[in-house]
Amino acid sequence: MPYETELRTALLALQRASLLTRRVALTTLSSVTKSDRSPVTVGDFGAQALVISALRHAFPDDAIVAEEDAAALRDNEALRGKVWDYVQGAGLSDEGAESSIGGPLKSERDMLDAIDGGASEGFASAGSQGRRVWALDPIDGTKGFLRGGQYAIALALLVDAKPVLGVLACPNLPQDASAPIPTEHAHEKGEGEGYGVLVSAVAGQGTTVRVLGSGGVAEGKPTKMREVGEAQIGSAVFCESVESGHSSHDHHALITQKLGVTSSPVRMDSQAKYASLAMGLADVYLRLPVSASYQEKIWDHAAGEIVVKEAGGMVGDVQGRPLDWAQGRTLKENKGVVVAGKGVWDMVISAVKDVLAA
Ligand SMILES: Nc1ncnc2c1ncn2[C@@H]1O[C@H](COP(=O)(O)OS(=O)(=O)O)[C@@H](OP(=O)(O)O)[C@H]1O
Ligand SMILES: [Mg+2]
Ligand SMILES: [Mg+2]
Ligand SMILES: [Mg+2]
Repeated sequence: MPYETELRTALLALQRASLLTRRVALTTLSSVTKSDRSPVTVGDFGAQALVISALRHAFPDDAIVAEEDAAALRDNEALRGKVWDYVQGAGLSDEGAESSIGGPLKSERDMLDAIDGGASEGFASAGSQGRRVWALDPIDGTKGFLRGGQYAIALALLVDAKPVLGVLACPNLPQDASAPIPTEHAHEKGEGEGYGVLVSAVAGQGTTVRVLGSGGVAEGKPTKMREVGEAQIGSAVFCESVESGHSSHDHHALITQKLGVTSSPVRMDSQAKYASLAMGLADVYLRLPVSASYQEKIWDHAAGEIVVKEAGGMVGDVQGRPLDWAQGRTLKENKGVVVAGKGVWDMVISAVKDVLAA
């Protein structure tokens, strides 16, 4: 199967990183504020180090683009030591699996180098034939992580500037699709209590859900989005960001009102929203821009896009145009993101356009 080794590596790398984030989530969390005033935690740094070291071990020639860098750790010995403790403590219980992703990191220096391994420049169109770039968000929804809500570790492989493989580790999503989705204080629930999924997709191979465990790759089950037609839009489940600073709740409300949607949207942090759609827990994800200048980051959507598309869904911007992955670290040619099933796509996009035009 195409991308078999890539998929296996990505699943194991994310499973290992989630051991770290789950452990961090059990502590009293604090964060450091970045220059854009957004938070970053020891969980983000540690997860980035673990995933990048696995990717470099398996695919030394691939480029990697990731959200964080190690500058704050190089200047802060206490913070660096804390991250290093967690990184050393995170190893898969299956020895063969652990060694296939390179085994434990050897030193604090290797950890910092791994974190800074996510600084690859973009991968613009010309000459990108066959160019492979991994896009990593070590914790997507850091604000959700801090609140004990949903978060995801998100990893995608882009080839010729198109996502061809994506994995989302969602430690706080229910394994049983009929269980309610916890949106707050979910981290008190751990592995073995029915929470934690790995949702993955490879182009042309569909979307798969696995239990997020601590050893080797678990058996997967295929998953599809729910099929919702225009006549059922009123009962569709919409989801949106928790943070009104990340997407416009006001615009979303006007859109759902226009479509006659009866229930309130589910507010959930991170790409767990894409995973929820792919698992048939929700039907539409709206992310309407709050600011005219914000450019969506590729690591916030690449894994989500392929996971939803392979589950039968559509992903585009507020104009209904496909996301343009050839612009480097951001989606600067697109504004906002809309995700929906094929049966309601045209209807949703037309409502989005009407609301934005008004
Ligand atoms: N202004 C603005 N507009 C849109 N998006 C923004 C904005 N500012 C930040 N971000 C990005 O939002 C990512 C988290 O998105 P979520 O959907 O999880 O939002 S929320 O956590 O529910 O608030 C978040 O990802 P993480 O930093 O990985 O958490 C940011 O990349
Ligand atoms: Mg993110
Ligand atoms: Mg992040
Ligand atoms: Mg962030």
